[in-house]
Amino acid sequence: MDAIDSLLRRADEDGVKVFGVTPTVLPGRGIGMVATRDLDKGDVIMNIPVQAIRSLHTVPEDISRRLSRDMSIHGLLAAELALRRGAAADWASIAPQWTDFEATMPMLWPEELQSVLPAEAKSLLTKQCSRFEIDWKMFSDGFPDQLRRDYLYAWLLVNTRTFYFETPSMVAFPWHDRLALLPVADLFNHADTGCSVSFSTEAYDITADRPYCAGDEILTSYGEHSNDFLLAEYGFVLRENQHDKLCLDDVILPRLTPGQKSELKGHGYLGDFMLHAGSKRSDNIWVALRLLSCVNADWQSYVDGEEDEDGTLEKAAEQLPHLFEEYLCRSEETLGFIRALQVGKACQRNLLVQRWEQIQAIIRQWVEDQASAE
Ligand SMILES: C[S@@+](CC[C@H](N)C(=O)[O-])C[C@H]1O[C@@H](n2cnc3c(N)ncnc32)[C@H](O)[C@@H]1O
Repeated sequence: MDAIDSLLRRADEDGVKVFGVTPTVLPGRGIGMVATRDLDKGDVIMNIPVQAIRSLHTVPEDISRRLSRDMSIHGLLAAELALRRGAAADWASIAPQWTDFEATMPMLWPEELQSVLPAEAKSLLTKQCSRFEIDWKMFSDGFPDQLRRDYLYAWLLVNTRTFYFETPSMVAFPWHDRLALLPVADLFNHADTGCSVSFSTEAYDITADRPYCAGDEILTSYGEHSNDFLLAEYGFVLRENQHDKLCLDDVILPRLTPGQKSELKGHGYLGDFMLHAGSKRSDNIWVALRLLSCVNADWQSYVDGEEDEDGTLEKAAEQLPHLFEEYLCRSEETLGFIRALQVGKACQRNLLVQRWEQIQAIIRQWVEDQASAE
């Protein structure tokens, strides 16, 4: 494909080195990186020098000068992309288009579909939308003639394609906003484990995590993300995901009294009631379940994850089967509701159905594991 060839040529001129892999169109996942020869574990497959990275430090002065000093790095990178699409024409021609984002990114779905996202994805979407509105306000103040849709498209490109990057001046930004665009490296798709990505002050290196055969797709890991996170932030879910989690907010929050909610909130434990194989006793979910099942709240022992005299940890665990049962019922109702809906696109509804079916499978697995542990 011409655009890929010229993207690679241009990246090469910027010093990007690619060894034994090449971008390839893959059905259902856009472009991905595929091995062109057998690779050994430890082989460096890509090296991206700092001068090729698009970051806070490379946003042109004539753009940043018209924007608020408080603008996020995400917002600044999106501003450059929106205003300078022509400057990266090869990249723009192979990047996902608006219709791709419409199909996959919940941020662009009809409200009715957004309202039936699982709790974690919904809460991430709310945060994402408010971050976007702040950036859009600053962008439109600086560039009043620009269209919201063009900026949103650029913002979603940044959302789905950036890498964590840190320089001394970027430390002033929240960690989730320390972002940079890495040419060609942004064509790797994600798996729950993948090639390692390391960066130093000079370069990023991507290194094979195991042997690969010519023709294999080479994946990196964007992080230890649940499928709700991947859905909200990247517009897909993995079939197999060792980092997947069950968010029980929908069934725990309604059980809490206003007083218990403010108690939890005051201590930073309200919401994000996540259950997963690595859950710790001091995680929000266990603190909330202990509060629900005990008479006197001894916060420190909860927070430390310790068992107390009343055996509240045990009592807290006894609530799980009821929560699972209720969540299964609710998910069944939600699935029925989504299947009957006519709004939005079939691919959007299918993605929702896929995610809810995964949630049901996780619950059933927990129930099975608990039964076999007894
Ligand atoms: C950094 S880009 C990767 C390159 C992208 N496939 C492309 O065509 O430009 C991230 C996007 O790729 C897609 N993606 C990444 N990993 C995927 C996977 N395992 N399954 C399906 N889509 C994936 C999602 O659309 C995601 O938002």
